[in-house]
Amino acid sequence: MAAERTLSIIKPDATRRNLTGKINAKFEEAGLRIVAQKRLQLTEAQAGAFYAVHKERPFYKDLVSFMISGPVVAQVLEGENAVAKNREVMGATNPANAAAGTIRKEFAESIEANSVHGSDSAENAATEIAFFFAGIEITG
Ligand SMILES: Nc1ncnc2c1ncn2[C@@H]1O[C@H](COP(=O)(O)OP(=O)(O)OP(=O)(O)O)[C@@H](O)[C@H]1O
Repeated sequence: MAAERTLSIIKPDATRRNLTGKINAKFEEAGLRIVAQKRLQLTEAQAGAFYAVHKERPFYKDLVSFMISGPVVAQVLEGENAVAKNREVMGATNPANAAAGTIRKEFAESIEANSVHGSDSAENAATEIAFFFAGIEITG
């Protein structure tokens, strides 16, 4: 299978605790290559737009507030089966259910402040990558 790309976000709970390097090491150890990366402060409108699919969920407002509570690191990860591999490395949404060795098991604070986001399909990955990056910013 050709290399696939996925969109990852290191969330504010993790940037606040200086965990960017440790989380990136997990990706690289799993064979995912960080082919683009930038640290930014999302606005409320940007975070709301990114999570628009969750608009009707009860946690939407809190999630948007959390995502703008500090800087995030948006990144493009590349590798074989990158979408699935990244979700495996991330672990379950709720850290209480995450497998040993996963990012969320080791670092997440709660179901909301769970340290990372990862696209859930190749199709959504393409949309989410385009949300953060221009093609010229991605270097395999
Ligand atoms: N019950 C909840 N209470 C509070 N926040 C939640 C809850 N469920 C999900 N979230 C937050 O919303 C994000 C998106 O939820 P979703 O169900 O799509 O989880 P996911 O697919 O594991 O995570 P992500 O989309 O971030 O990769 C979660 O990562 C988490 O930060």
